[in-house]
Amino acid sequence: MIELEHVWQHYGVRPVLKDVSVTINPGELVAILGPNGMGKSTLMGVIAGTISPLKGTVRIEGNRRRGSVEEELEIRSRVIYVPDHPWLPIKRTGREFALSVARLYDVDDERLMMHLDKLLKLFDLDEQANWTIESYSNGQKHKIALIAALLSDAPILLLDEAFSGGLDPAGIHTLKKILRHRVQVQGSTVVITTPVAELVEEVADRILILHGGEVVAYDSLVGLQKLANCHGSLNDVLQNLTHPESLSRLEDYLREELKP
Ligand SMILES: Nc1ncnc2c1ncn2[C@@H]1O[C@H](COP(=O)(O)OP(=O)(O)OP(=O)(O)O)[C@@H](O)[C@H]1O
Repeated sequence: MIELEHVWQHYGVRPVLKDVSVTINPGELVAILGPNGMGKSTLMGVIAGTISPLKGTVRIEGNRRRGSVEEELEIRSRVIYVPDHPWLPIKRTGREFALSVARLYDVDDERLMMHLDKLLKLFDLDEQANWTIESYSNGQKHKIALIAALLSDAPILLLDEAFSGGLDPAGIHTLKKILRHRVQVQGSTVVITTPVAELVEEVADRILILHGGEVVAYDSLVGLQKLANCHGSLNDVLQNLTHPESLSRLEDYLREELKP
């Protein structure tokens, strides 16, 4: 279980997270959704321990994030985090990088080799696996970071902008399927962020809508539809909850500014 209690974060004097308290259950896929600049990556960084919140606490499986050395080590053995722009060792090959990450998680070598080859094929990166990462495209870099995370077998995955970074539709489809399977069959806990509702509508158990650094809503799609009194797509629900005025503003603009 991931528990955040009264988390505040400021950049300078500007509050970016305001009193965020949420619980993410084991075996749940939670999507943090919200428009650009609303604090999604900051919230993920706080959960991942790369950002120390100004106030409040984060606990993962009972251990306090950035608490004692023992607690932090315990958390790190169970959690893997892929930031939106992960650092990659560009002079190493994709295969070397993925293996070195997964070895930190004590995965058996035999399983590692077999699993890596399968993941490389699934993400259509088998041909490039032995090339240095500097020769990869943006999407291929994103793929190798995801492959390393999946290879670790860590039971808690934190994936910032999981479906962005140039990931192609086949890669998005593969990742969605693998994440759902990890949650449903293996009981993994997955937290992803995205500003694009369509990308998480069908995979998330619960969606946390962040706006202006505050949790506007946190529920299943059905629960959010009830809350927003809107039975459309998750994107419609998101618009209703965060920018109810934006649709009429767009209509006005099209009518007034783009006349035939
Ligand atoms: N290091 C920083 N210093 C100052 N301000 C920052 C810093 N990082 C983020 N911010 C600001 O904090 C706010 C939240 O940023 P964050 O990256 O968490 O948003 P986000 O919801 O992930 O956005 P996006 O969807 O565009 O990735 C933004 O207004 C951003 O300008």
